[in-house]
Amino acid sequence: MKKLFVVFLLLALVATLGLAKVQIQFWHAMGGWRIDFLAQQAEKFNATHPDIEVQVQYTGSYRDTLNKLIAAVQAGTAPHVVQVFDVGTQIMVDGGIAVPVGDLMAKDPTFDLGNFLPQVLSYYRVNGKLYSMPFNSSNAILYYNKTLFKEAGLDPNNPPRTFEEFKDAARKITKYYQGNVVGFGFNLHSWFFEQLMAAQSAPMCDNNNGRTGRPTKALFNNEAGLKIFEWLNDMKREGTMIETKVEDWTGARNLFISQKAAMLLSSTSDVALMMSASKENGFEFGTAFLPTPADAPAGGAVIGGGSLWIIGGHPDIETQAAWEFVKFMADTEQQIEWHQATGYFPVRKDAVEQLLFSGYYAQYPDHLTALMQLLLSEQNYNARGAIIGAYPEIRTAIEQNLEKMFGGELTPAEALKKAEEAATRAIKEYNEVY
Ligand SMILES: O=P(O)(O)OC[C@H](O)CO
Repeated sequence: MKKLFVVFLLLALVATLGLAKVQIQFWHAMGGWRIDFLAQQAEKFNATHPDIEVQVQYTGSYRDTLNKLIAAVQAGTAPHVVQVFDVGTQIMVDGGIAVPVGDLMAKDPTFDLGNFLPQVLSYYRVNGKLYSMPFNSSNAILYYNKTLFKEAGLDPNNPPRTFEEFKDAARKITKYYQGNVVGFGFNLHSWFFEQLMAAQSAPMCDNNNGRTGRPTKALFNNEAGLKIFEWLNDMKREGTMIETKVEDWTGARNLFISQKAAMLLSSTSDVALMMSASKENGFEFGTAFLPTPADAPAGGAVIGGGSLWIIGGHPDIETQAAWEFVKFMADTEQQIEWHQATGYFPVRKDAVEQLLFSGYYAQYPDHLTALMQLLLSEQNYNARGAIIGAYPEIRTAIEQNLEKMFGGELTPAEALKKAEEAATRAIKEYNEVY
């Protein structure tokens, strides 16, 4: 507390005397038009915090940003705040390079964690500690083209809920448009496999998804995993689905926006973009929860997106300024603006409450889909999501084997088995280091 007071005094002194501002580097992975949006948010922070100057840098994809961070830490040039994706959480904790935000919160009487959504906190808590500030939270939802549905004789207000209904809808669309439009555009990214596993309440690894002990092996070669691989493979073979190249988010969005595919699984963070793109392209779209096999047990939506990490090794005055910045980004006003501009749902209860009572969701119901999917989730380790240090490598293993399955080299059962074996190897290799 005493130390905090001294830092505050120093910040005030710097401001009063007009001394050099405390400069903070913020790295993020939000491409496209979101680069400008985050730059504006930082400007807003700078204007209201005259003693601090946040310098924002877009550092590429989530994977690129994490790799650049690791290189910068090794070179002694690490930024103060960095956005790290969901599955980078354990590696960040193990790397020991961050100042846990839980420690900073404990010293800051102005901060109330009780305002945050418990599901979001639960994802980011590792061994009972909160290491990073929730910021951009998402889950995967179904986007479907209501206009194409209607023309093809499908009910635009009754999107498919099960894998079986989904396959049927994909068939009808593809047939109706004689292949000029396919039913489903699949973004070949492991995240969708992970989300579809949680939706069936199935795990990704042992030790309760790594939540009660460090994982020792992958556990997704099971009935739920096979149903996903078979579902995708069936649509591929029937010609009712086209997939993108690995992790080609833009390509996947474009399949939907250009009306080449009538359905897409994507992040809720695309809702705002889809709203404007559908208008420009003259179609109406809807959103829905992720489909699941008809006989699957009830599951839940895992928190996706990213969070803000404060990197250690900087002078206290800079760490304190970084804390002020991450607090600002997670504050009610910013969270509402961020939600409306993107589709990431707010990480705070008071932001949700304000939006609800202002009538926002009555006007923009697609902004509510992911939030409802989250709030209606089962509360268990599988829905909470796996925490695995080797997650980026596991994603690669899943994506590469899906690719081989689509190419006809492997059956769904073979692809899934190989993916799980590679994932277990990655977990074991990681455990040898940490
Ligand atoms: O596209 P985002 O930001 O919702 O993130 C999706 C995944 O969670 C990335 O790991």
